[in-house]
Order: sequence, then structure tokens, then C-alpha cells
Amino acid sequence: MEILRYPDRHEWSRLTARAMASQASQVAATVRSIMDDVASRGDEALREYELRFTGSSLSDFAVSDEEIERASSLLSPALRHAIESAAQNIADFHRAEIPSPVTVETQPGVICMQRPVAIERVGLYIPGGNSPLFSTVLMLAVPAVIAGCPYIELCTPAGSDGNIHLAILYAAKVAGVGRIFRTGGAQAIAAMTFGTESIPRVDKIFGPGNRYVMEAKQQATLHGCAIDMPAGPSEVLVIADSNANPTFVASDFLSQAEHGPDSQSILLTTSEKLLDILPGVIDEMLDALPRRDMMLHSLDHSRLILMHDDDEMMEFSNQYAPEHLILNHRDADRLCGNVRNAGSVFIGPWSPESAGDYASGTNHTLPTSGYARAYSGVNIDSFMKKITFQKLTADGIATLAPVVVAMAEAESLDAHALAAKVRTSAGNQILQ
Ligand SMILES: NC(=O)c1ccc[n+]([C@@H]2O[C@H](COP(=O)([O-])OP(=O)(O)OC[C@H]3O[C@@H](n4cnc5c(N)ncnc54)[C@H](O)[C@@H]3O)[C@@H](O)[C@H]2O)c1
Ligand SMILES: N[C@H](CO)Cc1c[nH]c[nH+]1
Ligand SMILES: [Zn+2]
Repeated sequence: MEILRYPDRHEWSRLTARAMASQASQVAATVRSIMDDVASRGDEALREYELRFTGSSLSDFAVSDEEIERASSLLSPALRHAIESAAQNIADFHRAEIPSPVTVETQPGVICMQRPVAIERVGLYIPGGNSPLFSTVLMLAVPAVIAGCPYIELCTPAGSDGNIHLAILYAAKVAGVGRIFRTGGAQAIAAMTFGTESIPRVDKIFGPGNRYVMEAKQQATLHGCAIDMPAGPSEVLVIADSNANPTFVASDFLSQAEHGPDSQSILLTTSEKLLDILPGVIDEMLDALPRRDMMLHSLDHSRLILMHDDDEMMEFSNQYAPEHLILNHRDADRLCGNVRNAGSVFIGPWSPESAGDYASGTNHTLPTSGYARAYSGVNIDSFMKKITFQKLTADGIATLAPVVVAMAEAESLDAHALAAKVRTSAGNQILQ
């Protein structure tokens, strides 16, 4: 963990860079060869990659209805209840996001409309390398169902025994996923992009994953498949003042470090005292956590930084564009007004990021690696297209035609002009 005091601004570009950037071209090459292989050899290639990466020998990729039913009966009532309550909050929040149709008569007789229409075939990726993220099933499938997507498939890596975690299957059942396939990593993204004998191709792929999954999704876009956004290794930036409870801050800092070795946590504070105390609190907590060894990797590229004032902390945070921003600060509500780049923001001492990761209702599939500068996290809109419609009356085109004709002729597009002219009485006369 790097500890810095008042770093100079010219250091900020290094401090806001992500750890994985250095291996990007090697990851891209590995993923390209997996994508090509799955495109040409389909299921056979998938089987080989699953054996290599998860140790599972798969005969059938599709999960049967019986397996899903069995999962429901084997899962503890307490976990079933937790999944159902989280699903309820996620559904409530995402239902409120449903966009309304738009109709505007921009001038008499010219009626323009916009209608949200669900994407027909969506593919959900559920990470399963370091932990089976069944919470992600809810984050993707609940809004997909609310948006009205008619076909929803899900891919996730199986364990070495070929089984998918019971809670993933149960969450998929609660949310209403249509089909579930056992395959993960870049090969799963390739399968959903190109289609294989067992796994149908989709129009858009959703979901987070490690660097291979994130890269594969970006390559999928070169083959005509849309994606939600680049959502890679988790990251958090905590802004804390002298008021902040060091135990709260340390636990938030560590909660993202445990996602995987590429995760990154950053603390910004104006409090020397907090900066001095925190390493000890983090170490003590770390020693009690089962994922300590993996967390040490993410802490290797994590940072505690002392800054001059609130404005400087907000500026740094906006430059970093964190996936998650926690404002553990006495003026958290005021600082919120200055957030320009972040995936999701947690306001005040009582809003741990884990609340949003699981159950408060907001979506946890969020842009990482600085993409929060331009992308939103998954939301209802992600599962919809907005199609525009228009209907002009004879009077409407008559009054709009001069504008269309002037512009079309100035672009030297005379056929465009003609299509407007022939619909006006003057144009009709010209033709006769
Ligand atoms: N941004 C978000 O919204 C968000 C949400 C949840 C999780 N996450 C992130 O998702 C990630 C999950 O990663 P994970 O690894 O646990 O699961 P994963 O399912 O994303 O990846 C596991 C798969 O990666 C492939 N793989 C592993 N090593 C490989 C290699 N050397 N070459 C090619 N392929 C390889 C294998 O197929 C393996 O089954 C974490 O980084 C976590 O932080 C992000
Ligand atoms: N923090 C992750 C998003 O980066 C989501 C998650 C799932 N389970 C726990 N956390
Ligand atoms: Zn998390």
C-alpha cells in the first residue's frame, strides 16, 4: 500500500492510473485467440477452455430445470429469504427507472415520437472465478425482466465438479432467467457473441468480470454484439475527513480489495491523524480476513493519500472516476454536488458500499478503469433501445418542405430534396 502526503499534481496521472493497464496488450492477444477459436470450433473449443481454466469436463453446457429446482430445495431458507428481499429492492428501484414514451408536435402537422423497446436477446455474464457472484444475477436479470427482454440467457463458470453454485441457480430462478449455461471467461463472451451448437448468440452482453472478460466484451463489439459497458475489476475511492470512524473507513477500503488481485482501493483524506492510524487498522482487519493473501495483491496497488482540502479531494476523485465513491465526510451532501465522474456514490458514514453491492436497490454493475467518465452503470435503459417514429400530415410536410429542400440542396443531395418537393402542391405541379 502506497502512502503519500500532498502529492504534486504532476503525479496525479500515475496515481489515477489502473494497475492492469500495463498488461493490456497481452490480455487483448490472449482474448483474441480465444474469441477466434470459439468462433470457428464452437462447443469443442468451449469444452477445452473450461477444462483448462476450471478443471471441469463438461458434456452438457445447459443447466436442466431439475438442477434449478434442486438448488432451490438445497439452499438455506435464510439465504433464500435474503435473495428474495434484495430482488424486491432492486426491482422497486429499477421499475421506477422505466422511461416514458415521448410525443412532441414540433410544428403543426409534424409529430415526433420516441418509444422505448426492449432488446430481444440478452446475455448475462455472472463472474465465478474468485467467488460465485449470485448477487450479480439479480443486478442483471431483474432489470432485464422489468424492461421486457423476451430472451435472457446466462453464462457462468462451473466449479471443477461441473456444478454451478446453488445460489446462482436460485437467484436466476427468482429473477426469471430463461436459460443457464456453464461456461465462463472470454470463451463465454465469445459463445454469446458468435453462438455455438449449444449456446445461442445474443444481441447484447451484460455483466462484470475479470480483465479477460472485460476485454472479451470489448472485442465482442467488433463482431456486431453490443455490450453494457466495460465493467472490470472492482475499485473504490473513499473520501474521509477527521470525523470518519477509522474502522468504517478500513472496512470499506478492504471490501473491494477482496474481489480479486486486480482490484484497487484509494483513500483520500485531509486528516493526518486518520492517515497515521489507518495502516494499523487495515493490517489488523486484514489478518482476520480469510482472503488475506489475495487482498495483499490488490493492496499492492492501493493508496492512502493526504490532501490539502475538500476541493482537491473532489478534483482528484473526478480525475480518477471511481467505480464506487464513498463520501465518509461531515459535509458529504455538499460534496455530492461536485461529483462529476463516478459509477455509484455512497453518502455519509452509514452507507457502506456493500449495501449497494447486494441489497439497497441500486445496480452494482458499474464502469471501472476510468470509464465512469463517460458510461453509466447498468440500469433499465441498458436493456432498451429508443426507437423514434414520426408522422407528418400533408400540411405538415408542406410547411417543413422548404427547410428540408434548402438543406438537402446545400448538401448536394437532390433526391432527398425531391422526396420532400413531390409531396407539396408546388412539387406536384413541377412533376406534371
Ligand atoms: N465492475 C463491476 O460492476 C463488477 C461487479 C462484480 C465483480 N466485478 C469484478 O469481476 C471480477 C470477477 O473475476 P473472477 O476472476 O472472480 O471471475 P470471472 O468469472 O470474471 O473470470 C473467471 C474466468 O476467467 C478466465 N480466466 C482466468 N484466468 C485466465 C487466463 N490466464 N487466461 C484466459 N482466461 C482466464 C477463466 O475462464 C475463468 O473461469 C473481479 O475482478 C471483480 O472485481 C466487477
Ligand atoms: N463490488 C462489486 C462491483 O464492483 C459487486 C459485488 C458483488 N458481490 C459483492 N460485490
Ligand atoms: Zn463488492
